[in-house]
Amino acid sequence: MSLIVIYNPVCGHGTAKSLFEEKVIPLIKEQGKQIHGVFETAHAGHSGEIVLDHLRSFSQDLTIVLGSGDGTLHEIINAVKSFSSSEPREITFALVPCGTANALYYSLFPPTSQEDVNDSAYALRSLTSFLSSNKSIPLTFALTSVSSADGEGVSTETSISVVVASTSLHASILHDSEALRETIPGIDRFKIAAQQNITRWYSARAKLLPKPGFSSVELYDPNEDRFIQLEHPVVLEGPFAYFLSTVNVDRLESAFRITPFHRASGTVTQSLEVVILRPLRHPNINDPSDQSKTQFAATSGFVLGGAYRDGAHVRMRYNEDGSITEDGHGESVIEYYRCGGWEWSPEASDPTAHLVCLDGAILKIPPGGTASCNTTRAVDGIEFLVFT
Ligand SMILES: Nc1ncnc2c1ncn2[C@@H]1O[C@H](COP(=O)(O)OP(=O)(O)OP(=O)(O)O)[C@@H](O)[C@H]1O
Repeated sequence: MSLIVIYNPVCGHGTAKSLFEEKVIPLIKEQGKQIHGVFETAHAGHSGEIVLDHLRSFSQDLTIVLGSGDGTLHEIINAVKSFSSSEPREITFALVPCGTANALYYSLFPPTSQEDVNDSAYALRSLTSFLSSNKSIPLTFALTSVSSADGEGVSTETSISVVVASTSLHASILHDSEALRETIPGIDRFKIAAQQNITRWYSARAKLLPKPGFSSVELYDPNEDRFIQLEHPVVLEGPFAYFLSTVNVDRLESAFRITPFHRASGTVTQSLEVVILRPLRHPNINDPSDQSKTQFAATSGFVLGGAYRDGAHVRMRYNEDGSITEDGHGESVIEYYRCGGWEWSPEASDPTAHLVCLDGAILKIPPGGTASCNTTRAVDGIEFLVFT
């Protein structure tokens, strides 16, 4: 096994360099581990180049102590997809959260309070696991392709997500928030981009596919507080306000538990958790007028705000007058599915429905095309794990 250290000096609030020089590297050395290289990323895409170089030069399994957010991890996994491994091997990450959102780290080590997050020992839990118990779990990936069927044949672009694959509001937020990164480096840029897009609806059709080895898709029933099996194919007509799927995580920020059942499903099952909000399920909204969109924006804001209350949005149901309750027996506001994949076909007339967000990276579906997302474990013969 070889061991390398990579940190991104510009991610989050730019604290990775001092944390690594003062704490992380001394701690690894104290434990007598031999480090085969310490790398500070110098530009976007650099982390992937470092890992590819290492894979080409050494044939053993690899441990990477990674100081970054989810975006750098995404970059490494996507670089490895262009590497053809001659034999199966493993890459295991010890994560040190230095990014803005750190969705994977906060999901693996759910903080009990903000003090927890600010405690320097909290950031070293994955590293400590590597140095002491060596306990790890495999990562599942969402493999998403956007393709167009044009006269010349089908052209396809593919990306691998470690955390999230989304369309609709979340994809619009990530698309717009990138322009705000320099002026607002913290998570507030996501809130501002959310306000810019909250009244938008997205015209598309979505199809949900079963998990590998299963014949049905599961839907959470808040009245019974359990998932039920849907035997027929699940095809959902738009418009959509929100369409987001996760792998490996129950949250996108430390307190934003958008897919709160992820942990309950365990780490062994290879599945996507999908959260959907469709405005025309609202009892008093029947058309896509501007007035309806403004009215529903208040519902979207309230419902998604429930994710900050320990995932309360999944329990929300409509009363007959359109008000929302967390008890009762009305229609669920959110549709929460557990499945193996999805297909998203946007209407040609709606350009924003063509955006797909994959761990923050944005792909655009070509006109007339679709996005298809499926789960996978290995990437070109390489399995990925994380110390927990
Ligand atoms: N030296 C560098 N200069 C500019 N960009 C860099 C440099 N090193 C890495 N990057 C880029 O920084 C981007 C953001 O990094 P990362 O995702 O790790 O942090 P974040 O966006 O702050 O956190 P999160 O993804 O958790 O929200 C990565 O996509 C990476 O390509």
